[in-house]
Amino acid sequence: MIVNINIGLLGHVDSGKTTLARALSTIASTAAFDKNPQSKERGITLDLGFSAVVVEAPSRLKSLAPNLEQVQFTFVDCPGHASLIRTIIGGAQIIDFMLLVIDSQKGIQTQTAECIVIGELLQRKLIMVVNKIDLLEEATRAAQLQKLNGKLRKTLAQTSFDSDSTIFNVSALEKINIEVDLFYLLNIFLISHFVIQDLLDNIVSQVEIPKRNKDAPLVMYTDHCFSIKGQGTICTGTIVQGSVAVNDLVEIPAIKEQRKVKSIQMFRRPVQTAAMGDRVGICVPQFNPKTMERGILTQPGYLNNVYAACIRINPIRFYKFAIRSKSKLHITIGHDTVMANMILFKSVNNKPTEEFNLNDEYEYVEELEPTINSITEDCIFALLEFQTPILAAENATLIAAKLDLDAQSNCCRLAFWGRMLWCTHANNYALEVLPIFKVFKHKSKQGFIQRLVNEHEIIVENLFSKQGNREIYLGKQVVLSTGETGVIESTFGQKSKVKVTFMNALRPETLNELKGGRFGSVKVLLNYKKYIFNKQLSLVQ
Ligand SMILES: Nc1nc2c(ncn2[C@@H]2O[C@H](COP(=O)(O)OP(=O)(O)OP(=O)(O)O)[C@@H](O)[C@H]2O)c(=O)[nH]1
Repeated sequence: MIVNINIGLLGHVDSGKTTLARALSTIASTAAFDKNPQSKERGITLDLGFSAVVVEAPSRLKSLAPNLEQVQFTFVDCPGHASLIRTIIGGAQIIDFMLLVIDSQKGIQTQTAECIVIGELLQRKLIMVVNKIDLLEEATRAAQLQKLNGKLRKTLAQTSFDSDSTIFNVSALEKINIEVDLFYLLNIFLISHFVIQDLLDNIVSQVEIPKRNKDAPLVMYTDHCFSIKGQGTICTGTIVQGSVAVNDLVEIPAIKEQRKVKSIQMFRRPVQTAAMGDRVGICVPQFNPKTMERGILTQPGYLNNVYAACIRINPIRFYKFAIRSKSKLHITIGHDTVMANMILFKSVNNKPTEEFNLNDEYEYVEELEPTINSITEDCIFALLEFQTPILAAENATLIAAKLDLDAQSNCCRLAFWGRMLWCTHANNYALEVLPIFKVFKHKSKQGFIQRLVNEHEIIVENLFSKQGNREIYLGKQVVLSTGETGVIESTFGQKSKVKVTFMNALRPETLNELKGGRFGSVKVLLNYKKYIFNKQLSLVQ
């Protein structure tokens, strides 16, 4: 048996991810090592690159899975350029283990921090790879590396990663950390292979057999799509859930069509079946590949277009800006990114976290202060209304970001993440009847006592404006600044006066003030709920 483990290479632009992937791999896929012509031209990785190496399964893993013979590491080379963060997020969601590549001369850079956040929120294990150590002055190299490693440990300590995570110093191009003699004798390719061999051993010693949910409905994130004359359309990608076999019927939601699987390949080897975690190329009868450069293949009928979703917010502490209700953010699910309008709210009576019920009333939250260096314990939810529907499975993870921030501004653009707790989707067969969803804001109005009628009754003025419907306030509670609670019984007159009655007689001190004509010293407060959101969530925008 062979098990596939996806290793993501993430890091700031030019830190050496592609060089490292090349050095680690013996098998290249159709999309490896910056094959994209634009990539070659610009010298940066524009798309995800896939390559692999197969190693003997370590005894540690064999003891867990006795018929395990080999482990295939599929390296997912993510782009580093800031403008390609969507591709990075999409790529990160298919990885099991993360190599965070850091340029030894530059240390932690903006996209390094963003990649840490992505790895953290997807709860991946990590090795930090300090690359290009050949560029450090030989005389001071050890000291510099010690200093940088110390800094990286400090950064790790502020994250949810294990602060003992391995930090590995390499040069993907030069001999460093390899026996000197070998370097002089062997050519660059062999040397880089040796350098990497150490790192590879290290990866082998740390990986776990990923938990795969092979029985769930198929979801495959496709990253490339092309046609081969006479054969069909090939979709390459990673199965993130379930499994697929030759002759299975799969759906291409982007074109709302179904196709029978003609053949499956894994790194050019034909296979009959593939399952969660595998990187595959699936050949189906012809469709226009341009309609789905990047997308999803699923079990027919499984995924739906989601129009609105509710999540519990997990704020990202590097994000320096306030997160505001009624603002827009970019939401990424899988490889797709759309804009969404957002309303923030929280439970009225501190309910346990993660629990969300459409039938409950929630309190509006205007904004969430930046949580830099502290993780909020509050349970804040967000209702996200997508500007264009997005395909998503139930409880999908989504990432909210402010992608229109200048990529050069050195700010983390990732704002928060969460799992979908609830969503509206257009099911082809039935339309759900949704309850009216209510989010309110506490408001208060202040009025003045105009007259004391008796110890159970007062007349209040200026509580309301002259216009407007006052009837809705009948029966509502008011509180005096002296503490007594009464009820609005009627409203009357040109000046919008109201009669307030008290079940218990007013306190002697209050009566003294009022009888002495000191009306101004007692304030009347009306606390009420204003509904910010009070509607049935529609399926069609
Ligand atoms: N001296 C030295 N140069 C390196 C090393 N690793 C990579 N480079 C060089 O750094 C430059 C960028 O390397 P890439 O591997 O393309 O970097 P990348 O992180 O994949 O780049 P993006 O995907 O565009 O972010 C290239 O010129 C490499 O030859 C190294 O260990 N030592």
